[in-house]
Amino acid sequence: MTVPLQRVGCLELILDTPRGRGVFSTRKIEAGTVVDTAPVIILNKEQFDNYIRHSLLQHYTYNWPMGHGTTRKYTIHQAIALGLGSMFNHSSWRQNVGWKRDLGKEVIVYTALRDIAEGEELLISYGSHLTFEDVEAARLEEGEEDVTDVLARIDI
Ligand SMILES: C[S@@+](CC[C@H](N)C(=O)[O-])C[C@H]1O[C@@H](n2cnc3c(N)ncnc32)[C@H](O)[C@@H]1O
Repeated sequence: MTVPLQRVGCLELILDTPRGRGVFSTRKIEAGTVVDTAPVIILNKEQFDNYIRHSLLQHYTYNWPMGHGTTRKYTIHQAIALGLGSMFNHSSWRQNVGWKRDLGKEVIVYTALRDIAEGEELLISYGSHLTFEDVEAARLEEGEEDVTDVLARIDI
């Protein structure tokens, strides 16, 4: 099996952002563009529970469902995304990149959810169970407008 490694050539890593290192674009990326394809290392439960969860690497794991033969049952394992897959930061409200697991090919494919401007950070959603203090939450406390509030007002 061959796995095409689609990615754009206009990404750079900035080291000193409020979220730590982050991935930024040096030019406009159109909505729907595959920005990166990251191979993963799938960990078994023993490896994760005994080693990885006690290390820095626990902050770099994705849930990875593993099927049981031909049944519809599966167990959630953890997987580490290689390359840029481990460098995308989280945003609860401003994510501009979606990600999808390809379980058969053991890769995660990252796609622009909307047009991304030159100089903009590429942000994904980690979901709602964060293991760190979200910089966006801190900014909201400082009075920045919550865009979910704006959306609620528009609905009314
Ligand atoms: C998968 S890594 C992303 C790359 C990371 N910034 C780095 O320098 O290695 C996840 C870590 O990035 C940081 N991070 C990502 N999104 C963040 C956010 N919205 N607010 C604060 N820290 C964030 C947290 O330290 C988190 O554990």
